[in-house]
Amino acid sequence: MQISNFPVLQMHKSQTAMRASQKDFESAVNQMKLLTKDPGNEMKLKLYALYKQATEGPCNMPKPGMLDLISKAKWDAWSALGSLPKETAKQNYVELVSSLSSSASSSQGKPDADSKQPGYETLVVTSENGITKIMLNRPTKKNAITTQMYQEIMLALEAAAKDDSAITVLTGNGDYYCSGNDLNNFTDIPPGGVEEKAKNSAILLRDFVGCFIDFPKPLIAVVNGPAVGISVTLLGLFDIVYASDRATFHTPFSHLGQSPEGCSSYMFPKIMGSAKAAEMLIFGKKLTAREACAQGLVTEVFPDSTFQKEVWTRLKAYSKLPPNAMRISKQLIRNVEKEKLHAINSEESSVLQGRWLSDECTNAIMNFLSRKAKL
Ligand SMILES: CCCCCCCCCCC/C=C/C(=O)SCCNC(=O)CCNC(=O)[C@H](O)C(C)(C)COP(=O)(O)OP(=O)(O)OC[C@H]1O[C@@H](n2cnc3c(N)ncnc32)[C@H](O)[C@@H]1OP(=O)(O)O
Repeated sequence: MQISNFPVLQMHKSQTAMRASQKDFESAVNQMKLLTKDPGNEMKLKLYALYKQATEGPCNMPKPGMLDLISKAKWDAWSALGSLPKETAKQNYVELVSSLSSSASSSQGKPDADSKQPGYETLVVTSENGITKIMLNRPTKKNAITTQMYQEIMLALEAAAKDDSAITVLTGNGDYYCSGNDLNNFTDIPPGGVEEKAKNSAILLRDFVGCFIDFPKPLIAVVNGPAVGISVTLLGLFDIVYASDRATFHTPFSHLGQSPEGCSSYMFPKIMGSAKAAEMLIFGKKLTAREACAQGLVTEVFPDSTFQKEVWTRLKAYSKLPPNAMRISKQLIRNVEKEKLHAINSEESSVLQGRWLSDECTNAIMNFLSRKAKL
């Protein structure tokens, strides 16, 4: 495919995605009214936001005051959808209602049927034995993170922070842990143009990383395979990182005309020293799991053949420790730096906002999407 014939930054996802008809949307709205089981507050907020986005477009309400908690939660959920096109919001709403209805009918008469939490399309979230597991679930795309997935991860973390589990785990389904930001996120350009997209994406990124900075319980990464981009940089905000010996750690930001995020510009030099951090963050050096462990980014490496068994045995034992003690210890370790981390997160997000508008970044994304170049 010719790059000149490939107007990446003008392409609109809703032109290619399967569309939900107005009839599908209306019938999903009616289906919601018939739902007998309360889907929970997180889900209701998500549905509310998608409904408003689908019917009215981007959030147009003035921001409610801090004390108006319910209106503020609704406003936050709607605004987080940024400039998501109405058609995509409609489609997402229809799919979400359909997943709710099917999980309601499949669990009828089986109260303890499944620990899998409903309502996530890009994740599998389970909660059992004191462990909430958030599994990235786009294995055919190497678990690349779409805009929807950023939002679902935030919702899953918010729910995990409040549930009765002792620890929370992030992992990937399939052979990859995660291939980082889904580069197709660059093609979904709203009518307001690429500047508006970059601005909303910087807000999304800041809020997304903010959830990791603020997460109150022990947070563990189970890195089941290669990790790229933001899935690597975030590791500095986890409390434990267990990796399979098949995992690699790659942050090709310069190759992509971009710059580090996830507080890695501060956490990586702190963890591994500035020279080793520079090799990764400026020059895109890919580390093996053992190298990442030697640098302090990974806590422990396990042979791939026994990885899942060894890690989950260990985590089950940790999850039986007194949860309040673990939470308080984590807060003692992390709280001193929280304010600083939020400031670094804001700065990194704002620098990236500028990078996304640069020719260096545009050309790199076009190369990937047109398959003319692979990292
Ligand atoms: C205007 C601005 C809007 C921006 C919005 C951004 C919001 C926040 C951004 C936060 C900043 C984050 C930065 C990063 O994470 S940078 C890192 C980005 N990731 C990459 O550069 C990796 C790209 N992928 C690859 O290099 C290879 O796919 C990989 C080495 C991961 C695997 O190679 P392999 O040959 O084994 O497999 P395939 O390439 O065939 O992959 C299988 C299918 O998966 C698709 N894929 C994989 N990774 C991605 C990805 N990151 N984005 C989109 N798609 C991905 C790949 O295309 C294949 O799909 P098909 O089978 O359909 O061809």
